[in-house]
Amino acid sequence: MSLLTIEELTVKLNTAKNEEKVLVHPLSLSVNKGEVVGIVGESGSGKSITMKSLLNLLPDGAQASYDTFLFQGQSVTPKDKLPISMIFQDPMTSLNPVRTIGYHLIEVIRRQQRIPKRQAKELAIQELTKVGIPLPERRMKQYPHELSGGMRQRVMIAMALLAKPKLLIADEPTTALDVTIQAQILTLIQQLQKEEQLAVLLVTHDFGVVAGMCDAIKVMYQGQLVEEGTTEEIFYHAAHPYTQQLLAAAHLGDKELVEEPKKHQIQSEGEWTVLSPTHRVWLGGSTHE
Ligand SMILES: Nc1ncnc2c1ncn2[C@@H]1O[C@H](COP(=O)(O)OP(=O)(O)OP(=O)(O)O)[C@@H](O)[C@H]1O
Repeated sequence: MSLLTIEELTVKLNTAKNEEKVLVHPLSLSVNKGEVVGIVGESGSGKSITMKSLLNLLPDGAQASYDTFLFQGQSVTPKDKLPISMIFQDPMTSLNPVRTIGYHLIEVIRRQQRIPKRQAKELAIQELTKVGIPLPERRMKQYPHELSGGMRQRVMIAMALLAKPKLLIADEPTTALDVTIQAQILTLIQQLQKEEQLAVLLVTHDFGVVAGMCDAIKVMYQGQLVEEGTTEEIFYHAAHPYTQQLLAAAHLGDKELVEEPKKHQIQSEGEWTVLSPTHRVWLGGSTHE
């Protein structure tokens, strides 16, 4: 059953010059309970803006509109507080530098449930243990800058889970981390996703990240969803030239050697070509280098 469905989502931005810019062209998105969906595309393709519009977190001047927005079958209004948690590329932007790790965690717990501080502290320590943070009692007293990037991201994951989400949006959760730490964080997200039967929207510019983890993949390019399918369909039968180029780049071990993808001009009006019930590609635009 679909956990979240949004149809014909469009995001527009009113610029300082009072011009209207379309950041996200009409797209539809659906995530099932316990499903992991990868949202892939280069920087600026509209991945984050699409995710933020689900949480009503758009920047000033940007506005989302849609035909249908359902969560667990119920129609969503902009005021609804949905059980969705989001983690970002840089945990420092979400952590208050003058507050301890313990303060952050206890805040989230006490927003969820009215329990004494002492009990909240115990829950926080348990959660830190669950996300693989050693010496959790000590970490509780530390400040964000005293932790490594990987440990800070683990804290963010702990905070996200304490809010008891049904859907976790992970926006480039490993991009700022060293390669070995990246793998550890992805493994942790995967393990927690299985344990909690969480749905996950995993946003990344890197096909390597989604390979082992996602059930389905959606590819975004210049504010449009250009291809979607099961992970197998996208990896073995990518039909859109942009998807093919992203895949080719991901297969090269040395990212320094990867050429800039050739630009494909894509018109905003067009038809989806249906390759299978799950695999759809938009090939309506003319292509040039
Ligand atoms: N705060 C903002 N104000 C104005 N425009 C914005 C803002 N944030 C993003 N945009 C614009 O929206 C478009 C999509 O950006 P978005 O951040 O969603 O891309 P992305 O695919 O997530 O890339 P990245 O991984 O670099 O964030 C871009 O053209 C970007 O310039």
